[in-house]
Amino acid sequence: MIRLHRFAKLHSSKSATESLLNAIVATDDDIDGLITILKEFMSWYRAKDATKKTTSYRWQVVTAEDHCYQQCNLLLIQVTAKDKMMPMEVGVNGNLLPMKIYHQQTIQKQTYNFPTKTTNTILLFITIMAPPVARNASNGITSELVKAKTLPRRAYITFLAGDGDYWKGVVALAKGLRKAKSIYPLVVAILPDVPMDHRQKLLSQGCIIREIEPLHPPENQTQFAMAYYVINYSKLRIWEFVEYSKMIYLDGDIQVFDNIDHLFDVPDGYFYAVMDCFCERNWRNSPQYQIGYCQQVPEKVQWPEENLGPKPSLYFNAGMFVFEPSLATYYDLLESVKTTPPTLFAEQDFLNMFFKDIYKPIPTEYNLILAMLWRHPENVELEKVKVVHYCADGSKPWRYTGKEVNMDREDIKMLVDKWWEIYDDESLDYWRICGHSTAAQLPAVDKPTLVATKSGRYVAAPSAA
Ligand SMILES: O=c1ccn([C@@H]2O[C@H](COP(=O)(O)OP(=O)(O)O[C@H]3O[C@H](CO)[C@H](O)[C@H](O)[C@H]3O)[C@@H](O)[C@H]2O)c(=O)[nH]1
Ligand SMILES: O[C@H]1[C@H](O)[C@@H](O)[C@H](O)[C@@H](O)[C@H]1O
Repeated sequence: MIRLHRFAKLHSSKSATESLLNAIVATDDDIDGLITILKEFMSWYRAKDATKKTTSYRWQVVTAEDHCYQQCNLLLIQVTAKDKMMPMEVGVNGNLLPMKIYHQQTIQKQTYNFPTKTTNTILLFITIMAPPVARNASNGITSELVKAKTLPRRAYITFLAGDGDYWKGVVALAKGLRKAKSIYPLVVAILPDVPMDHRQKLLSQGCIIREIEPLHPPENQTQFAMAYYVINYSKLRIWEFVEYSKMIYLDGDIQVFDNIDHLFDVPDGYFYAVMDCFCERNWRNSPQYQIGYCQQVPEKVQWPEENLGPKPSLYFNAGMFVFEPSLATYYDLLESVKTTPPTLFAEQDFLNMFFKDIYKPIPTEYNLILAMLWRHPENVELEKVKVVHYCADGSKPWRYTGKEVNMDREDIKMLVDKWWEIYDDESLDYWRICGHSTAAQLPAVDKPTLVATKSGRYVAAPSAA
């Protein structure tokens, strides 16, 4: 059983409340150690906080075994005043070294600048240093993970909703990132309706699972079905993942064929994504489609300003983007979405509107929308493509039949085969790579289903036999 280690000592005497925690990790123990520290910390903070009105706090601790977090370098402890509606959690993120090999390591203190809207929220960041034994490890994976720890807090992120088959896309994505030797973890933001066995498949591929609350449409906005709204707009919650400084979002129907870690190095302060194409029939209700205008070839049909007003801003496909989580942006997004009528391309339209002033296009090779292959072949260099988005009708590899329009093309078949090669490649299975301990701790598909108890822990359901 994985256990968090005891935090035996607390030095929380810094004058700035932002400089929060400096603790020593002692030997094997359990989560109670962490709870004690939190309690101590909260009484200290309450004393300091006497001038403010935020006198009552609560916290929730998610243990490593509850979430099957095998490896971590960062604990995020978010403690919030009771009168705030924000969820509180202790999350564990970052793929580093198995927690069980930590002992007597100092915990690094980090600071956090509170956005003005969250003055009642305290974020405690505790980074656990990699132990020397791991630094010397000859195992390639371990050393890559150690390297990751020394880098800024970055992660890929995808989104999963429902009990359908999209989990296959996420499994393939996790394996694709591994094949491309990415050094950053894949976080999966999931809605509560994702079944336990799908979650387990993701965990066994080394994904970090973060459950998010569904985002419901405001009562006066009923143009679109509830499910459509929730599936698309809930994605906005990823801006809340402020324990990461930069993230790359990838839809579950995307595959990464080449390393794109360098995209984390793009300058901060912008929203990076690939420009969309307006030539497919699902754009038929747009003026762009109706006049034959596409930003991929803006010179072909001039935008008629006299009839349609100023040329629209560049429009990106929201299946892949580079962004910086921020609570200030998160609250702005939530406020603004309340008054924005839902549209056909849902959160993609909304994000385009919201980020239009800081949008920076990146090359097509970072998100090849398949329609580009037949609409704008002159803009595609297939051998350079690093990321493929299987978003054309009938192109999801795990449902591919080849019968739909454009799907019997050789280039499409080749890309679908490449996806399957990764999905089927057992050598990329995280639980195999990590050896016995991970495999044993993660329930295999053919093992009894795990049942959540009230305490949030999981026990094996009794077998019917
Ligand atoms: O039942 C579902 C449906 C969707 N998704 C997630 O939502 C993503 C977007 O859905 P689709 O892949 O079905 O949609 P498209 O490929 O058409 O995606 C495009 O259109 C969407 C909205 O229509 C979003 O804007 C998305 O970012 C954009 O790339 C999926 O990849 C997946 O990650 C699920 O988890 N379960
Ligand atoms: O922006 C859209 C949208 O994301 C669609 O779902 C996709 O199929 C289209 O090709 C794309 O242009």
